[in-house]
Amino acid sequence: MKQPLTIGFIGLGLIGGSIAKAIRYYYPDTRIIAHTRSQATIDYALNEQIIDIACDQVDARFSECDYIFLCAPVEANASYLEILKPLIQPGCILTDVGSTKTDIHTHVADLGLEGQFIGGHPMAGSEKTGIANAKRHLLENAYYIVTPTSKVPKESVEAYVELVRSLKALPLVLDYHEHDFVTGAISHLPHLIAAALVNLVHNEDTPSETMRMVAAGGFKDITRIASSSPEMWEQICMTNSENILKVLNDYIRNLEDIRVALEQKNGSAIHTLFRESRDYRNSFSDLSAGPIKKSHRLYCDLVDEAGGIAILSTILASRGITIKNIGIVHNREFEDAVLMVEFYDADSKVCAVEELRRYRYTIYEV
Ligand SMILES: NC(=O)c1ccc[n+]([C@@H]2O[C@H](COP(=O)([O-])OP(=O)(O)OC[C@H]3O[C@@H](n4cnc5c(N)ncnc54)[C@H](O)[C@@H]3O)[C@@H](O)[C@H]2O)c1
Ligand SMILES: O=C(O)C(=O)C[C@]1(C(=O)O)C=C[C@@H](O)C=C1
Repeated sequence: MKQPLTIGFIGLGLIGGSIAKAIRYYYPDTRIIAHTRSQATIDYALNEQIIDIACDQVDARFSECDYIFLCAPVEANASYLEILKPLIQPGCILTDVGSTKTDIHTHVADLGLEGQFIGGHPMAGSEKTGIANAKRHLLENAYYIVTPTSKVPKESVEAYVELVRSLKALPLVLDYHEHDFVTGAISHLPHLIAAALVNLVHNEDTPSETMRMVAAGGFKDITRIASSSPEMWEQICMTNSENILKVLNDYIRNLEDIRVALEQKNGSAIHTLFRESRDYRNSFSDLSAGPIKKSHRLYCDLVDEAGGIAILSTILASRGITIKNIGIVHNREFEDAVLMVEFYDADSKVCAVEELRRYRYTIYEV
């Protein structure tokens, strides 16, 4: 890969910010330029040295880019293609991170930009928005769907896939129509269902709001994504409505079957529903950061329970290692209580093990 690269960002929130942070970490010499809607984002990105150049508009400075990442909501991303067309050089690759792909591929074809466009979609994220929530680890171990046009050179696709892989994501090349059907089922419909369920409970709640008060793990697990950005999700739903409608109709039919089973007190149908869903859900891999995050944990002996956590965290902090989670574990796997320490990535865990062994800690399950 040519080094150092110049990379442009339009939109620099949760996803753009996470990619920029990862690029800054793995390719410190990269020149990163960015345009975004909010001045606060630009100030943060400059202060944290995530970007080198802030652009108040998309202008000739983007001509120097080897890659331009469109990281705004999907309809906003498409609106920048026309502005970028006269600016970009022949070798520049335009890419996006949008959750829908057919819409942007259509705009790309209409503008004759197919030779320079590779769609992208990291299958990682959260209900939070903004660069302050962006993490360089976000892409780690997550599938990153890549949708090249048929006209973009093979070598450009290979270089892009390599870039994605070097940021520790798992590239997966897909046709963009297939992408939109798949994400309609595993991402877009679930977001609509979560939002509808939360609104249902809001409307059904008692005058003293007992539902809101007692809502526990089950409700919170299935509705976390109902806190996502309305602006982003409106644009996703408006650019993939056909696929969403197809799976939504199938889903409504499934709910109607459930209604009949309940009306007829058909316990065996309900049992089958839960058995089949459990078996399929349990077959999901935890390799990708998608449904279940891969964790980077170590377990070690508790030297002195009172001050043990403070001492260990000071040792790790002195090496610049950030702890994601820490806690005392009492379970049958270990004879005595041990300390569980979780890190954001594999590299941090390796450094931590090395450092703690230097201080004569006994480490388990590394
Ligand atoms: N949030 C997720 O879980 C997730 C996951 C994968 C992909 N995506 C996709 O990533 C993209 C960005 O989502 P996000 O989660 O980072 O959202 P975000 O709200 O955190 O960030 C959006 C960024 O775009 C900027 N922006 C908005 N409109 C703009 C405009 N017209 N011009 C310039 N900048 C503009 C905002 O200022 C912000 O910097 C979306 O296309 C979304 O579909 C999101
Ligand atoms: O984890 C979340 O909160 C997400 O919603 C992430 C999620 C999803 O899994 O649906 C959201 C949108 C994307 O385009 C990709 C990932």
